[in-house]
Amino acid sequence: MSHDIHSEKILILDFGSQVTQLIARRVREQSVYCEIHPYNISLARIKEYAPKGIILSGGPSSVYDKDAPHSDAGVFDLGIPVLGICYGMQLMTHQLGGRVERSHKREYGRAMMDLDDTGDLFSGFAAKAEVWMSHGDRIEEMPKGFHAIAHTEHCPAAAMKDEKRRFYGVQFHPEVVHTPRGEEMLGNFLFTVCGCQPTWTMASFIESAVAEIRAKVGSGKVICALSGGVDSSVVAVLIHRALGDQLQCIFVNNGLLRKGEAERVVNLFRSHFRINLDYVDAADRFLDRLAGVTDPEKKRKIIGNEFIFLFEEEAAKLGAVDYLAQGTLYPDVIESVSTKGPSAVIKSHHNVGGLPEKMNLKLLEPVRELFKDEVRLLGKELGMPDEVIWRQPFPGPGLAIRCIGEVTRERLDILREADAIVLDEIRKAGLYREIWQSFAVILPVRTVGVMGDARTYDYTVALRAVNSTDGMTADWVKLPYEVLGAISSRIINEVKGVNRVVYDISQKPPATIEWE
Ligand SMILES: Nc1ncnc2c1ncn2[C@@H]1O[C@H](COP(=O)(O)OP(=O)(O)OP(=O)(O)O)[C@@H](O)[C@H]1O
Ligand SMILES: O=c1[nH]c(=O)c2[nH+]cn([C@@H]3O[C@H](COP(=O)(O)O)[C@@H](O)[C@H]3O)c2[nH]1
Ligand SMILES: NC(=O)CC[C@H](N)C(=O)O
Ligand SMILES: [Mg+2]
Repeated sequence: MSHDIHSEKILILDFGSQVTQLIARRVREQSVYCEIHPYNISLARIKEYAPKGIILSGGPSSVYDKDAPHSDAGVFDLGIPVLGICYGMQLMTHQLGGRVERSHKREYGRAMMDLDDTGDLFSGFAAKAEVWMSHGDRIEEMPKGFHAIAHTEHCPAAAMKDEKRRFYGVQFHPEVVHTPRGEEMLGNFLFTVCGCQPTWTMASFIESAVAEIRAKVGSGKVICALSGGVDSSVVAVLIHRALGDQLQCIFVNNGLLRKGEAERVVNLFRSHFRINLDYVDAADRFLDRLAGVTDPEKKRKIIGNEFIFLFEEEAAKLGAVDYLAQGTLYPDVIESVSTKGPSAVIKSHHNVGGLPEKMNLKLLEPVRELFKDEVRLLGKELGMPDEVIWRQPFPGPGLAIRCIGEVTRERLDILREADAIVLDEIRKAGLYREIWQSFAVILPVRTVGVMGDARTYDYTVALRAVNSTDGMTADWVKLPYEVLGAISSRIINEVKGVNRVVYDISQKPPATIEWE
């Protein structure tokens, strides 16, 4: 999807750096739109994009390696400013006739840099700047037309420029927070060198997205699978703004939702936003099919398939539908340049993304250019309440994968009550937003306890609270003992059927966030 407002954009060519996404973040934070593309994007495509500037990311390779990734050298003939970061700077050097070699003094981490030229890129800077380095190669000879604009003890060309051609290279990483004024440096590149205007805001995004959705859908009908989570909720409200009653949302109660969740979602979308919402109470269907199943993958498959059946049925009832709306985000669509090879299936994540092939619907993905926190900003701009925007992620298979062993109505009820207490206490402690996910898990283990002088033989509940930036890796949260204590005693006292609470202190990897 390309919005008019994106007429001014920066292209980032990715050479496989761990932090390429951060370059995009730092650019967008300054209200300039940018996109990440693989390093081998064709020159023709680049020309179509007509970027105001190009940034070459870092990467793990060395330019002199046999299979080192190279961009089309035509990038340097477009008359467009180029900023090379680390590997990007080395590649620029290599491709423009300079020399890069393995350095005997590698630099990793914090370094003090002396600035030799405080023009353009370093405008507003003093004579020294703290930067973050991560390289083992260095520029031995700059290409013709370049001169060094900064150096460190071990790196004579820590930054260089050819201001005539508007080519810049930095050996350090301005995109990471450990380079304190890195964002300002990137800003100098964007505004002073490339001449960008800071016009890309959420308000402008809404305006152009609405126009585009209208143009695309015309008088057609759109359905949206709504989970009540951040992504699908924001997408629904955005599309509703564009199309009003042409949008039909479908929200499924699969019997695996948290306490009060169904009422909250129905109420918010029907009463508050006045969005057409088809509420499908399919709890019995899901739970009947899950009866007797204990294998995690089987549970996931059953739930995923049931979702697809249901959506097909509901869509058939609605008659002609042209589009299926989805909350696909930018991290899902960035083509990664690393060749990962076939990877092991750890869990089959259920996503209604499996639908379109089966249903023959065109896709409408209006936030596919945004990062999660930008989607939150968008939600705010659309007037959505904080409780939706800041909701912790909740998996599609819901409580089924937190109910270890067989999923029964009785055990789900226990889990729902325990989970509500966890969230309540986490909120009271003011920790809800800063924790990625916090929840309860019910184990198929019963242990002996004593309550009121009588013997109990009840279930164990495990608490899980993790921090993560993308769900790929996670660390357990060092919850204060008082919070853990309050949760534990409330669950044991208030939830019948539980007499023991334990805290999960494992990291991902090797554990995962959910237990199944
Ligand atoms: N109970 C449900 N009813 C209808 N659609 C659902 C339901 N659960 C999940 N979905 C669909 O599956 C998609 C994937 O879920 P996912 O959890 O990844 O995203 P989300 O719920 O929108 O946001 P978040 O990541 O914040 O939970 C949802 O966007 C939604 O379209
Ligand atoms: O939409 C989803 N459908 C799923 O099937 C699913 N399984 C796990 N999750 C969420 O993904 C993140 C990583 O979870 P794991 O470490 O358990 O794999 C965590 O945020 C999990 O909550 C899911 N989300
Ligand atoms: N972070 C990077 O881009 C590293 C580039 C190159 N491999 C070096 O070590 O110098
Ligand atoms: Mg969700």
